Amino acid sequence: MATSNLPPHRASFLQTCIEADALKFGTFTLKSGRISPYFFNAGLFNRADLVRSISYAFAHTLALQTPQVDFDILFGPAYKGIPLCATTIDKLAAIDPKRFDKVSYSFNRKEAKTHGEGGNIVGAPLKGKRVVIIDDVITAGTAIREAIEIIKAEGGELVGIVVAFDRLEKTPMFGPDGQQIKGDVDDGKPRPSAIGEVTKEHGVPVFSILTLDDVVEYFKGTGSQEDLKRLEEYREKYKATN
Ligand SMILES: O=P(O)(O)OC[C@H]1O[C@H](OP(=O)(O)OP(=O)(O)O)[C@H](O)[C@@H]1O
Ligand SMILES: O=C(O)c1cc(=O)[nH]c(=O)[nH]1
Repeated sequence: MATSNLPPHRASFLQTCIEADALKFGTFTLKSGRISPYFFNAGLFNRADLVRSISYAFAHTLALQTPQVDFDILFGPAYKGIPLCATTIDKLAAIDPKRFDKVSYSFNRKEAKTHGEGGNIVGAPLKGKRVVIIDDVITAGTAIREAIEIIKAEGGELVGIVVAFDRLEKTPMFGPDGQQIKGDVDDGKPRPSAIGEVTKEHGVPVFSILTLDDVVEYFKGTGSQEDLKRLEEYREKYKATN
């Protein structure tokens, strides 16, 4: 099986994605408006053993790939980033308590709360803190950009980003008014990847546990040829130049 080419923590995460049925074939409208023949649903990591597996994969990715990045807070954008930040800090502390025991989590509310403590941040205040964003998927990069804006507005310093799944897609098109053009539209012009642009613009490392290429390799051995064909056509349409 094609997971054997991956390092152990990534191979076992891919196995868990299959077991959780988190990778689906069909027809899905994405946040960007792109119509995709597949979907990664991190909401299905909802059982104790599956939570353990995804948080372990994140923690390993962070602990192994960011020895040079020190951070105070894992920020998980609502909604799917919320359980990810809360569960991953616990796994990080188990891997290296000296380095990670005092790491906090924080996430945003999609709608600001006007009673009680109020505001739209839950968890550790971001002001003056070094922050890593943790999210499930990056497609066109909109969610990550929104998270970066929140962190900046709260006075935090972005030092890194980690996602479970990089769809390896190009950035969206923008109209003359500077607004993102949403929908299943593309001018066919080459554009860089969402991850590449964020790295370049913000000068921070972006890590992913799995990419679309890993999944294609896996499904080449096991999936339906029709699903694979649609997936490869979509990959060709939205693939990034880097
Ligand atoms: O790179 P992008 O084009 O922004 O797409 C990826 C984002 O889209 C989804 O968030 P969404 O806000 O749709 O959903 P959620 O509330 O389920 O987290 C997903 O969880 C990613 O955060
Ligand atoms: O782009 C998205 O909206 C998106 C893609 C995907 O595979 N999974 C997800 O939760 N959102």
